Amino acid sequence: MAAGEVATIPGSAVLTFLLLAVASAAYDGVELKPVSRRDFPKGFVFGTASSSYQYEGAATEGGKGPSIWDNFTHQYPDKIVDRSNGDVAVDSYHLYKEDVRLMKDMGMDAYRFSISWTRILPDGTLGGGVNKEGITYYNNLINELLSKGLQPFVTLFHWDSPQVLEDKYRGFLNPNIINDYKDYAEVCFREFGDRVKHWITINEPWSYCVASYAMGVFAPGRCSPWELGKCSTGDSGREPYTVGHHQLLAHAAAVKLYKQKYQAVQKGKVGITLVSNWYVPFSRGKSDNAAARRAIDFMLGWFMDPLTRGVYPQSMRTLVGNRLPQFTKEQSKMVKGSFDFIGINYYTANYADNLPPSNGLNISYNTDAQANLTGVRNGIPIGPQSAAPWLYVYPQGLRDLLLYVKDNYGNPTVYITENGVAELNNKSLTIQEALKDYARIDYYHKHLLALQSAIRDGANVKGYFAWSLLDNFEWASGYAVRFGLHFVDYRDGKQRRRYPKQSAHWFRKFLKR
Ligand SMILES: N=C(Cc1ccccc1)N[C@@H]1O[C@H](CO[C@@H]2OC[C@@H](O)[C@H](O)[C@H]2O)[C@@H](O)[C@H](O)[C@H]1O
Repeated sequence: MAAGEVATIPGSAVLTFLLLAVASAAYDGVELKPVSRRDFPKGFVFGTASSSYQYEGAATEGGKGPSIWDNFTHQYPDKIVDRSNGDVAVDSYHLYKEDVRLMKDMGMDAYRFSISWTRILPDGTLGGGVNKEGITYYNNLINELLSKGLQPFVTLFHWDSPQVLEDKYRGFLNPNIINDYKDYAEVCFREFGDRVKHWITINEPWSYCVASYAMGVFAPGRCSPWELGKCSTGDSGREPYTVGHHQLLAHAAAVKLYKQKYQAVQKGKVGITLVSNWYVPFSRGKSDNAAARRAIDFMLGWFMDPLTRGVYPQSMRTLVGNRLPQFTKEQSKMVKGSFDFIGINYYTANYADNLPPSNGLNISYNTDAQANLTGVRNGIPIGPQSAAPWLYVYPQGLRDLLLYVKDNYGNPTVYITENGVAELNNKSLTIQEALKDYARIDYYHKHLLALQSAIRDGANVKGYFAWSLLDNFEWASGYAVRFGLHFVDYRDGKQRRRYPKQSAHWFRKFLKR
């Protein structure tokens, strides 16, 4: 079998069908209502999602410049649980045609991937020159997708900021990034916009602000000294809000440019992807209900309120005070309504209970909401805990979150741009054993039923993307957790060979027209 060729599971389709039928129904003994693509509206888009730093590899190939994740993983290897990095990742820079074949084999309609800013502009700025090899790579990927009947959904920024801009002016901490990001977005609109009809400006500003500037566990790894990341520099009480403000302004500048200069001709749509947990009050008490509301304000409302009302949530303005930047009238107008759709990434839910105001000493985003967030109540988890310790399986939270968005934000067009669950990278398993990911089948079956229920109750959802097509580089977790519908063999000499897990076969059945 040639390197990179996909190994298929021997045995008859009937056997596979029977295995899946038994597996999905019997996983936790709960008989699930069958579900398939036919239970969703006509034209509903199903896809898988990925990102440049987590998939491409070729970190110093093809003219690419260094991103803050290239720098972070090499400068602080101890911040990655297995001291790994994305130098090779799952080598999609070379194996993208295999990847497209895998999506096609499942019957997917679309593929969400991100463009590496520094593969297009190696030093982050237009003045530094456009990298033709980067343009060529993404043209090849887009053309391969279209030739196989798959729609490209393209994320412009999935956390891999240019290291040169970090060194020059501290990246998203500086308003200079707004113009540089707009210039980068324009190169992408111009070069790819004739074929790309769904643009996502930024992936999860919440994660970038909180994991990178409040907890300091993601690149560039800034935080107050007492925070998880034990950072040498940063301010967890101010920098997350400054970065979030600049991300909203950069997003709005790119949307304004697209709508003014490209949308009429290219006829595409532009949006942003936000991540949010669902929050269940710890008790029925009024204070815990309020805590749950504050928790969703500080995760989803932080960005959804400016995007729909032009102002930050009242709870944030009250509790963060002058540490929260303010929009000028002009900026507020530019941000409000700056989207054709909203991407929602949903993974899990937490309980929220009220906390008294903090001691006023260690000021941090992490305590500003005065809400204690936990996956366990009186020793009972909100749902089964996955290999990713923060991820408890709570499918109802997807329905509740979508109806919350519908009722509180004017029922915008939504795509679920990520949803998925991890298992540990257990090296003692054979590959055949590692492919039996029945917990993932159960997760997807239950979340798709929850999604169907929310749509039936009026949520305006147009598509759904599973995280992720392949096992990949999972940021601070490195390769220690696996989210893929396909297993990737990371062992030396195995050339990142892909193998469909049982969940890939389940999706093939689910997607049959
Ligand atoms: N990872 C998040 C949100 C998040 C941020 C900080 C801490 C926990 C969770 N969002 C999406 O989840 C996906 C799964 O997240 C992983 O979950 C397990 C963590 O240990 C790991 O670090 C994270 O990448 C990422 O691969 C996507 O790139 C990202 O868009």
